Amino acid sequence: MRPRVLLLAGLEPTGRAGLLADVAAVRARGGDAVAVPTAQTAQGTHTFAVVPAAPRMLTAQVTAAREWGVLHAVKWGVVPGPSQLATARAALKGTDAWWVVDPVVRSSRGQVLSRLSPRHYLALAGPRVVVTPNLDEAGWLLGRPAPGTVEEAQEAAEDLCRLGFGVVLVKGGHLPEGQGLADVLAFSGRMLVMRGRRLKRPPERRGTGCRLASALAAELGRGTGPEAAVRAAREHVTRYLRTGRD
Ligand SMILES: Cc1ncc(COP(=O)(O)O)c(N)n1
Repeated sequence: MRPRVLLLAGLEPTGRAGLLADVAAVRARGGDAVAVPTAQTAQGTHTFAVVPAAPRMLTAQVTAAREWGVLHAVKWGVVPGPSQLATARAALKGTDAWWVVDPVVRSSRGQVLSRLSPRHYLALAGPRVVVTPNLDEAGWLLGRPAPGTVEEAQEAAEDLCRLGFGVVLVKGGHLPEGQGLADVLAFSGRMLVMRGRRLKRPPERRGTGCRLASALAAELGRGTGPEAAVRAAREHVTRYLRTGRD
């Protein structure tokens, strides 16, 4: 079965991150991608700009996507502001697709991509909603300092489940040296620590969070359970970091 995945994300023209990276990951996982830009961005070495999508166009594109067939999963990447969030959400009313929410508000270089606040993300929580924060984002969502240990990452994952997310993946790629690298997955009362090795990467290999969430959406959309879906998505990102290809 080919999962049909709606990608709501910012367009970054090189495809290193954002919507084009999402499309590449979904296709590589054997899914059909429907790409709806929530914003246009420019992210050069000296140039940075974000222009939010017109809500009217967002509604039309999501509605048109639904007219062509069932959506099995929706991946939320950069959402520049509350009006894009509310519009996309309204246009998705009545779907029972998995949602994978990557609460990305800044680029890895620190540039601001979104004006959403934690409460906007917490309002998206639901039993078929996965949230995939990195450590900083997990702290930000919960209004406390970023977890600095695997135990704190587990506490954060538990707290995000308590706030209503069906599946929580706290990405520990930035745990301090000595803590090793570990992602924490919590769902249905279970807690898994998935360890890994830190990989050196060339600076242009960005968009790992985008790819992880999109590959995860494709797997969940296909009907894979959360644990196997997360493992497949992590393998996808590892391969991308090693080879630069999806
Ligand atoms: C449109 C868009 N979406 C996501 C990211 C995050 O990716 P990264 O963490 O690699 O900067 C980005 N920079 N731009």
